[in-house]
Amino acid sequence: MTVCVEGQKTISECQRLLRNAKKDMLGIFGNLQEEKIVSAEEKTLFRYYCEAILILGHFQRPGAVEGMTVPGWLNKTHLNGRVCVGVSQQIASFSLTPEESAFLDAHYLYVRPDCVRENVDDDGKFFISPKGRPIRSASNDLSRLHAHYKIPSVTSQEIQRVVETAASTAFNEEQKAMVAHYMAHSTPVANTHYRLRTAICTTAVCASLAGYSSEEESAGSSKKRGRDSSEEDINDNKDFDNFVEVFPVTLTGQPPTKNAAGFPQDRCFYDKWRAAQFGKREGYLLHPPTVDKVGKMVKKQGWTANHPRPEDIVAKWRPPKKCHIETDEKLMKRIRKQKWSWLAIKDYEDKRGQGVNATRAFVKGAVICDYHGELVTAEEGRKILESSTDEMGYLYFFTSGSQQLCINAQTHPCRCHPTMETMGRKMNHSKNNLNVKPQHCKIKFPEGEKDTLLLVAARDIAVDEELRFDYGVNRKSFRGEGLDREWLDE
Ligand SMILES: C[S@@+](CC[C@H](N)C(=O)[O-])C[C@H]1O[C@@H](n2cnc3c(N)ncnc32)[C@H](O)[C@@H]1O
Repeated sequence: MTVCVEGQKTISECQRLLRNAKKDMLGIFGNLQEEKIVSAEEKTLFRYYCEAILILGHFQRPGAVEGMTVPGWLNKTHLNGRVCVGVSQQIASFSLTPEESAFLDAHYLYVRPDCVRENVDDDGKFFISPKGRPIRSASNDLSRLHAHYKIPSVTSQEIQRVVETAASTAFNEEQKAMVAHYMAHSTPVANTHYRLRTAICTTAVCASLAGYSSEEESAGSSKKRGRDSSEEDINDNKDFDNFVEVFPVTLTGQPPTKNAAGFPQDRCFYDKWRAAQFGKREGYLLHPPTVDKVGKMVKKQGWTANHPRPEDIVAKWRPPKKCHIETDEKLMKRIRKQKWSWLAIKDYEDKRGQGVNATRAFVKGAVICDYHGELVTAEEGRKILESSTDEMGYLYFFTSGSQQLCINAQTHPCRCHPTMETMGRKMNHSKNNLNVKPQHCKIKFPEGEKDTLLLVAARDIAVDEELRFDYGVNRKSFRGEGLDREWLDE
């Protein structure tokens, strides 16, 4: 069904970007899946495209795109061949086709983890910039993607207006209400919509207005088009930070050309970009200590120019500074705030209930979070256990020197973080398939030393793995009461 109003674009016209970019995006998608090299710029474009799917394909407000979280993504539901995703803070939800869902999943698994930065708070947001911060403006990202494909910009307001017009002309009252729900125009309406998960049938109604999946315009590739005439569109702000957000500096990438970059007046960004890449390459090579090894690394990368000499790398190499966990202020800050933005709670919808997933990769030994709770003696812990009707789930017993201690994470929310869930207590158990292990240490907080139980990676951990550690108990630990807890043997 195509609805035309004179002087106004059709939905299909508004969605031209999705069709035009699709072929390129499928190429990037394939390379991501096969773990081939994908440049940082391609990854950024892929992120823009995922955002565009939501704005142009699902008529979402930019705020809903910016507000989407990793837990929201992990807890998506599958219904009638659709994937339903909620954005609770923005009170929006949308229902994706399997293909759209696969695109967003590729973003989550392969693009987002590269952006996660150790000391930058991403607030658990699904879309983050290469600097690790939540994206600032989905509208700007959309117009950047339009500029990249040399297509006149279409804003979220514009497509929403077009959809409303189309719906008012072609739909009955019930269908119109469904569309209003889908686009979440008012908080109460959106709230009901979110709770009732009506997104699925509404998507079908909206899809009847127009579908961008048609291949008619998707044959064009951006590579041939270049961007010479989009210089003014792409960015007037000659700020190097903005520049590297669009053209992230990578080990393997080529510097953007003056024209392609859309910064026409001088070459200072080009020079800065090359200097930043040189620094990155230097950092990459600084690990190994022999000229021979460095030479081989350079060769393996295929670098023929703009790389440091192996001899200089060897001269510069210093052993890495030993990090002392006990005095690590950043770690103390995280423990205090219970801010572990690389973790997300997921509902597995099986006997495990909820658990914790890694939203980025960890190397063996990396600190993942602490097991947060009240520190008590093991004796006190046992009394709490005996008086509790709960399962043993939230008490962890350990030894510190000659002392038998226990972290009691039974009380939720804890007194010090009354408005949030803490991560350690939500991790599930595994004896045979664990990837996390508890590590006791005494952290030297300014207010005094504190016995702390850190949860560290027991092996290298991949993005989206469920995190599990050995609770250190077995079925006999409960004077026979735990004999039916088969999961303790897993
Ligand atoms: C510390 S809590 C973990 C978080 C819990 N799953 C939740 O939803 O809040 C421990 C409880 O989780 C469940 N659990 C933990 N590991 C499990 C596993 N491997 N299989 C099944 N259930 C598990 C048990 O009910 C246990 O008492």
